[in-house]
Amino acid sequence: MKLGRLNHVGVATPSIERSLETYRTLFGAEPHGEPFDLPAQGVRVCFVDAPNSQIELIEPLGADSPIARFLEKNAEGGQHHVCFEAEDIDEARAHFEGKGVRILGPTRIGAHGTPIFFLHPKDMGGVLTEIMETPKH
Ligand SMILES: CC[C@@H](C(=O)O)C(=O)SCCNC(=O)CCNC(=O)[C@H](O)C(C)(C)COP(=O)(O)OP(=O)(O)OC[C@H]1O[C@@H](n2cnc3c(N)ncnc32)[C@H](O)[C@@H]1OP(=O)(O)O
Ligand SMILES: [Co+2]
Repeated sequence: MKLGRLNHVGVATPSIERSLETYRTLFGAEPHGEPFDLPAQGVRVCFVDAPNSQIELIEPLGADSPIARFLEKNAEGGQHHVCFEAEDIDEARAHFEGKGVRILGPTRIGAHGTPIFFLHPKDMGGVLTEIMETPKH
């Protein structure tokens, strides 16, 4: 399997509004749509477009959010994950399983409406890595 397009960089933040203000003030960047809740993922999300990718701002939706512990350790927030596209999510999952990489939970629907899964950071040189099926436009 080849490395796919970098779809987004996930940035955990205690406040999407405050992070948007930073991107607005320092880069003149506006959000790509309004922030929205993804209760199934335990996060509130908002995208900021870069010419070749996106920044995915994620804020916890509650104490049991998967990013709650990360924010306990990094109170100001920080770079949380990278996301690469794959043409076929089932094929990609089978590929990583075959390599013995730990996959975190089931394949589920992500913020772009396509299936995603996560690779354990300990098997990816310390980088939490999301694999996302390429959107079919
Ligand atoms: C918006 C929806 C979707 C999309 O469509 O794009 C998303 O991106 S949702 C993003 C949020 N969801 C997830 O992150 C799901 C997958 N994550 C997990 O399963 C867990 O967060 C985790 C990665 C297994 C971490 O578990 P947790 O219980 O939160 O923390 P620990 O403190 O136990 O961490 C264990 C170990 O891993 C290190 N770690 C944790 N987070 C990261 C990280 N983001 N990047 C790199 N390393 C990370 C942590 O430091 C621990 O290491 P040690 O201290 O050495 O044990
Ligand atoms: Co993501």
